Amino acid sequence: MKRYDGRAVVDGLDLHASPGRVTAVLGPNGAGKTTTVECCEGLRAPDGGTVRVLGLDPVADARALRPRVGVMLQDGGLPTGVPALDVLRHVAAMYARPRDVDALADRLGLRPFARTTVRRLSGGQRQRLALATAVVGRPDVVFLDEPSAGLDPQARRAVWDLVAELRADGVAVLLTTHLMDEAETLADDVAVVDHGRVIARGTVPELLAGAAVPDGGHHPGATFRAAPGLPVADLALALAPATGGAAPAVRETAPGDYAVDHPASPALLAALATWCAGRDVLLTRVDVGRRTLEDVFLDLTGRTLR
Ligand SMILES: Nc1ncnc2c1ncn2[C@@H]1O[C@H](COP(=O)(O)OP(=O)(O)OP(=O)(O)O)[C@@H](O)[C@H]1O
Repeated sequence: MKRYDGRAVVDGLDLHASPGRVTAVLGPNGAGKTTTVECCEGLRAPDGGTVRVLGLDPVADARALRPRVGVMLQDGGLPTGVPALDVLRHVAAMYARPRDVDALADRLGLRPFARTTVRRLSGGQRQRLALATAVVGRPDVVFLDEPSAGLDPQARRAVWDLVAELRADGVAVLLTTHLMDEAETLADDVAVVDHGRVIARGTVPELLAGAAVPDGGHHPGATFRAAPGLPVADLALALAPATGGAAPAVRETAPGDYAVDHPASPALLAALATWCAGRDVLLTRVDVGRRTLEDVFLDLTGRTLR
């Protein structure tokens, strides 16, 4: 439990992150993710409940935890007047067996701005430096608050690779992100937080499989591209045996873009391909309308802005 000005922003939130796994905390703006992570980092003291990191209290045992925990804050939290690489070297020197600073700098592309003071770094450059400082000490637990927010695609991939390596090394990684593809790619365990509590949890496949399509939810029909002007009524009849008898609605949504209002199945795709082959029609794209973590997230937390 954490209150601000008498208002509980985290209340009854139950979360566990395991070694060798990436745990992603997802949630709308203001859901309480950063507050939760900051309680785990010992930066905020909870008003109730229990927080344990490596079996220790993040506030009372801060000194013992410091060498074993890596933290990447949302605002960087770095000294602004110091050149980037000096910051990293300084942080590395505080640990007993730090990573090789030069190798880490190369890996996260810090070289081009090594002599630039933190104040003058771009947002993405600062993010990369903050990540480097979080992992340079070979911590057992790493907290990453929106690690790839504002990063270019190359840097994002470098961050993803590094997180995967941390997991392989047995590190417990807890990250928050608004990027659902990032969570799908990286997370072993996901906790969806809203109004200060966990409203859904599981592995990504569990969340994708367990989420039934609610009323008004996105229907995972199949779409495909082919030559424009196909006889869709004829196609619908040909697909009927593959959908249990009733002909599905088939629409040409734009010239050459088609939608089948029925969940994709192996039989449906085979029937579609056979029908096209019989007319010498080339399918140039098929999308099975798989539900994504973003669909699940929106269904769980609603579509209104916070
Ligand atoms: N220092 C503070 N004083 C008062 N209220 C705060 C403080 N920090 C956060 N809050 C409030 O607590 C709630 C949760 O904020 P928090 O930063 O934990 O959300 P979040 O899930 O991390 O959001 P975001 O996705 O926008 O980063 C919000 O309503 C926020 O306004």
